[in-house]
Amino acid sequence: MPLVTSQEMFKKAYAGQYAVGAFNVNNMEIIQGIVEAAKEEQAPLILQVSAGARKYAKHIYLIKLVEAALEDSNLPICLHLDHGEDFEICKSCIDGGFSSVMIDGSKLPFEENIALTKKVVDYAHERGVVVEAELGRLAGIEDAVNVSAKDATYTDPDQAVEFVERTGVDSLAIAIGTSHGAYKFKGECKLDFDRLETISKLLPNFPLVLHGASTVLPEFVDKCNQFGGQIKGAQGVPEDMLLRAGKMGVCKINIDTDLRLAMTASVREHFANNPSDFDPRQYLKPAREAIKGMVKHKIRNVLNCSGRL
Ligand SMILES: O=C(CO)COP(=O)(O)O
Ligand SMILES: O=C[C@H](O)COP(=O)(O)O
Ligand SMILES: [Zn+2]
Ligand SMILES: [Zn+2]
Repeated sequence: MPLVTSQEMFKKAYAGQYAVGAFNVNNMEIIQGIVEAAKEEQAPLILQVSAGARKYAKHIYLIKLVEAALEDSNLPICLHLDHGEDFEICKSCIDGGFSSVMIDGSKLPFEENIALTKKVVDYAHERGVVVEAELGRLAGIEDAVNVSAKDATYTDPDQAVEFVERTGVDSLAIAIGTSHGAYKFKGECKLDFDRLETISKLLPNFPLVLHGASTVLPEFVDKCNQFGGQIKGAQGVPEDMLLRAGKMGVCKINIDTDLRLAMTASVREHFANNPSDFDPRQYLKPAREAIKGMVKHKIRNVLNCSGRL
């Protein structure tokens, strides 16, 4: 099975009022856990690679691992660059075999974000690759930069329409209150669903993307802390809100933090109970299973995309 773009996935997701999961990958065990879950659930799947992941694992290793996953699973998979910050990294991923890239010009002034996005769209579309862009700015940690809540800005609905028209972008990440990382909210999670509804009405049949959408599942945070971790005050986006977003034009939901927490909770528990183990396979096997179980849960109960291949 060759790589696919997200175009058909989003069309079906939009019509079916569900979302496709975009999971961040950094190594073999993470890829295997996610892909096994999607295979068992017969779910559409986006694997995404950040600049940090490329630096950690190298482009070639990640591409080859995803090629292996395609062959082994026979699933249609979209391989996406997450938060590409300039034209060069997008070009490098387009030339290097990705089927989708994100150009994240959200920190630029509106006109500069449009110009940069348009340049990537022109290059990508000529080569059959799709593009996600971002308008508005999320709070939280992204590429080791911590965007404070006061620097975050919600997406302006009218600007979103102009941005999509002028760039020809295939999907748009919007800011409605979600944030990257494990510490998303001090108090209660509040998302601006009115804003989402307005944007979605102004852009009918257009796929929206939600970043910073991990739930920061308490079972994993508690397990980390029970077995020696110090993850205090972590909080994510409640699952019912994500399900609601999936019915309102959000076709792609990004999940990284929940993968990290599931893996770390499993490894911590393993070492606490098996202090004499030192073979990586002994602790990475249950960690891979933990990722698989968590992704299956997301597919069924949060994304609502089980059986939607
Ligand atoms: O948006 C993300 C990747 O682009 C991940 O968000 P989380 O930190 O909520 O998992
Ligand atoms: O949005 C950010 C993703 O969670 C990727 O994080 P990273 O840059 O640490 O790989
Ligand atoms: Zn961003
Ligand atoms: Zn993101």
